[in-house]
Amino acid sequence: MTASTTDLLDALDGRLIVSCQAYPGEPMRHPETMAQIAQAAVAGGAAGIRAQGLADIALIAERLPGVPLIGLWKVGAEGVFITPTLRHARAVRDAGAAIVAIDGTRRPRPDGLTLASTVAALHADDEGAPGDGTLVMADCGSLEDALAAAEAGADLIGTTLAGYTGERPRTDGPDLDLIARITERLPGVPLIAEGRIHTPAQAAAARDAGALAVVVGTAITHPTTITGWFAVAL
Ligand SMILES: CC(=O)N[C@H](C=O)[C@@H](O)[C@H](O)[C@H](O)COP(=O)(O)O
Repeated sequence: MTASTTDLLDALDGRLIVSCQAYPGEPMRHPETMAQIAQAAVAGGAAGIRAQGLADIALIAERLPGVPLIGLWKVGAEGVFITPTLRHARAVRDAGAAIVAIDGTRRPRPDGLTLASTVAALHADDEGAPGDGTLVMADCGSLEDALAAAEAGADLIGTTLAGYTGERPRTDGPDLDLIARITERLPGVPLIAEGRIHTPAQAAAARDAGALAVVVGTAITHPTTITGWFAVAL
């Protein structure tokens, strides 16, 4: 692990990462809007940002230099849709993401590459290049995914897809059991807890279950969903 990688992981250790995403057709789907939300999140104590789409990633990287940025590129919303190919991953990196989040499941990838060869290609791109190496976050849906992703060379594991691939139940709140199982089996691999973390207490529980850092999206940055929670309560 290089010194810069250690610094980046140290900066995230025990901290909050805020995912700033708006979905196709939504009123807030604009890079300026997402950049403002990211800046507001950092002002509130976020140590890192997760962002979707090349324009959002580029603008957030420019506005928040030095803040660890996890980038992804969603293609559709089913199957392998989070940064599905090596081409998408390289574009996310080139847009300015320090950490590239890619589908980290065991499902076939649309470009026919394995997860291992995708990670290896991204790491090989950095060889001999000046500056920091790209870190790859594997967005996983199960313990089996996480074990395979670590074997494939992923730098970080995320529980992003737990409850969305059919291998785990869609828990009401974070999948704490999965977080605990992954950290028990992969003690040396940084785990990012992500998915359905809706309260500060759930964020703390995810950290206590063994996560290095915790990503919160919807509960902080998706007002349509948050409004719906209140609206249905009345
Ligand atoms: C499954 C999927 O597509 N997850 C996406 C991954 O980037 C996002 O839509 C989520 O908002 C993100 O993972 C954060 O999770 P939550 O919004 O539950 O805090």
